[in-house]
Amino acid sequence: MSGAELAVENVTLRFGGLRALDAVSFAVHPGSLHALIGPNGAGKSSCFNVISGLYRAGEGRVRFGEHDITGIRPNRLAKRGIGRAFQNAALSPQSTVLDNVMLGRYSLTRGGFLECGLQLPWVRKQERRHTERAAEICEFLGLGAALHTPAGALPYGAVKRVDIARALAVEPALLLLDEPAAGMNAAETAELADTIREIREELDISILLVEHDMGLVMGIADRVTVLDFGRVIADGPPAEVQSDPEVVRAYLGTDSSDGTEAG
Ligand SMILES: Nc1ncnc2c1ncn2[C@@H]1O[C@H](COP(=O)(O)OP(=O)(O)OP(=O)(O)O)[C@@H](O)[C@H]1O
Repeated sequence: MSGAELAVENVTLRFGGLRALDAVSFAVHPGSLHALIGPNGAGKSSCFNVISGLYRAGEGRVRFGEHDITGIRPNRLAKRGIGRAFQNAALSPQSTVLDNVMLGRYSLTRGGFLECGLQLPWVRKQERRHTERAAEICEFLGLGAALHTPAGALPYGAVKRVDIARALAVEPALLLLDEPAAGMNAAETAELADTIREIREELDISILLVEHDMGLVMGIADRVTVLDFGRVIADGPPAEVQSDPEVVRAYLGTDSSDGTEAG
């Protein structure tokens, strides 16, 4: 699965008379960290939802490697090698960090109701293997000391990391992150940037980061696509995009005064 390109091709999405996405095209190259940014209401979440199958595009296609994943059922994403973490992490607050991350591994388990109910030896062995791998992923994301802590007792920054750990637990070739820094303070955002950088360096996967914090993105992305009013207004390396007059205008036109952050 590694080495697959994600291609968004001419995607249009309408809500009544509003074009939330207007012929949007861009590609996430294998192994790259690609950011999709834009001011509030630009269409970032709509695009994330089209890619992850929550919204059905009126026109256009989404391709991952050789597979057409347009309108894929969200529960099939893991099977295609795509993991996603949400803007509002939907963790089970009473369950431990490890159990929450284990949820991500169920898509990889074999065995039906009967085999699991009978606790056959191979089922127990498989379960042990998955638990070890889930713990390893938690460790990698700095959650090693919190494995048995209920997710609801964690600080906000750690909750986000559990959600990312759960997305990584499907062993994806592509990780989709929807505004992971939303609601974070500056210290948590800096820590998150380090985490994303480490994922990119240590794991051989592509990352699509949907984000409106331009500061976070510019420091870590290989390539940036900028949306404004549902249209792609720039696409290129961070330094190039940052000084693009249309991008500056789009960001300054919102409530940001220094051009480093919208929203
Ligand atoms: N379910 C919906 N029904 C109707 N309009 C919607 C819906 N979701 C989004 N929109 C509209 O589509 C446009 C794009 O919204 P979207 O949430 O994709 O932008 P965004 O870039 O993610 O914004 P933000 O940074 O504020 O999250 C906006 O005008 C928004 O009001």
